Amino acid sequence: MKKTFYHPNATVHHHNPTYNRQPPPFRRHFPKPVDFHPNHYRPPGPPNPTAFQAPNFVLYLRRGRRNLRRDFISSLISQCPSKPQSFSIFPYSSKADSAILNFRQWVDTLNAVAYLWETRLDGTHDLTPELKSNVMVPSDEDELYSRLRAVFARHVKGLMQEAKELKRWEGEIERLTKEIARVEPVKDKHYRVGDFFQMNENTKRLAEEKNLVERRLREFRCAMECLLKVLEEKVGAAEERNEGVNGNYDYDFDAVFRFGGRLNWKRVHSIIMRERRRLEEGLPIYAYRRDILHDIHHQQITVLVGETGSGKSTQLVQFLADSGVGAAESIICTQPRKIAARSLAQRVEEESSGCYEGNAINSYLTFSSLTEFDSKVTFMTDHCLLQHYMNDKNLSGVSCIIVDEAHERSLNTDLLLALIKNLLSRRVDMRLIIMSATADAKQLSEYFYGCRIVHVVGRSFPVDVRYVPSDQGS
Ligand SMILES: Nc1ncnc2c1ncn2[C@@H]1O[C@H](COP(=O)(O)OP(=O)(O)OP(=O)(O)O)[C@@H](O)[C@H]1O
Repeated sequence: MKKTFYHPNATVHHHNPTYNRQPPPFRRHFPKPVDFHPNHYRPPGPPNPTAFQAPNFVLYLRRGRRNLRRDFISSLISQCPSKPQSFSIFPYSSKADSAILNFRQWVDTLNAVAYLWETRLDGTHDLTPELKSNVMVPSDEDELYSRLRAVFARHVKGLMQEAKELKRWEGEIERLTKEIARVEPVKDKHYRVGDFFQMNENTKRLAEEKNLVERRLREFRCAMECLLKVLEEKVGAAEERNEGVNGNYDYDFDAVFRFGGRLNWKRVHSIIMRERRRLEEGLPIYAYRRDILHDIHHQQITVLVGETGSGKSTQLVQFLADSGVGAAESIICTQPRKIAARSLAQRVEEESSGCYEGNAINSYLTFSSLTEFDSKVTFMTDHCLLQHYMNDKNLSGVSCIIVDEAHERSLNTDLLLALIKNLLSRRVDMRLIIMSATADAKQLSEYFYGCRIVHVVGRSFPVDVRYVPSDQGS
């Protein structure tokens, strides 16, 4: 039997089929288009203030490490000396932007960028302003560049006077001076031999520690001065090109940073922050940076001796890459073990994040993975470099080789050193640095034509000698 289904609410008229039909679908009625004739002229209406106007300048606030709250970002924008035409905030989105600010006027945009960089530098937030515009002319770019140069120069000058890390270490020097005065043996006073010896030892240790802190502070101030020179455009073009005015080579050996072309503000900021971290952490090698760079610049081979943990493997590659000494092409740092090569590359990349452009730090653990030296710093095993040497006896693309952990005297390291010694007579521009953790570097220096040995004096910690009483009766 045929079944008919009706809507439960529908009134069913079994006998009249026309009543059971569904209502016709709703049809939208569009007004008939007005005939347009090209000769018809319509005067423009009054301006509509609510109509959308495309912004001329869009300022992106790139997210930093912190996730900032919406109210924080909006209060930051409200304190900005020039208000944006409109803005959107995305505090927790997965996008790289935390906010987008739209401006119509160039002056407002300029003030906003300067304000956001100023607040970024003083640590209020960690958003990086990035400007995009289709209407910017070269003179605008120059104006923005010189404005930001002034902002950064002011910040660097402030750091040289009152960076919190600087204050902390100055306090430490004061403490050490007092401590030295306290433990120093007093003249014309009689001491027992053992006590006198102990007091002398303590005084020596404290004096070394004080010297290290003073050197570190000098290094920081020098780095800031070097940045200031660049920011105030006191670094001459001749110096940048390594040419002297009268044909003499006039190279600023104290320049710990070298920048080519226009400054990238994000990079300058990262460099300042890394420098502050270096001062804070106080690795011993930091105190010797300029001495090491000076030596590497003046001689082809250098032996660097520093205690374990003094920062040789992680810092030296960065010093070279920053200063441009021996960094015309790639800097290779060899390690005896794969795991060390990988973890050092990760660590250096982490420390120098944002300080270099492009592919800066890389590691090659096997020869098959090595294609070309396209990064500024490459960590690899000595075995990998040996195999590469077999392929290319000139090691083209490499300007500096650092052989780390030379004191281990592994077969690969020794073989590599012998081959590089041969290569250095052909590649006079190349630099070799041999790093060792033990003081027995004389042998290495003698093998390499009596090259200079640079000693990095490490931190010393007080050592107490305590004797355990022997068991009674034994
Ligand atoms: N992967 C890492 N993670 C965390 N900290 C690290 C890492 N690698 C190095 N460090 C830190 O950096 C400091 C310097 O290490 P670095 O390897 O540069 O010293 P080093 O003088 O080369 O020592 P070694 O002679 O043992 O190689 C260490 O004391 C440690 O605090």
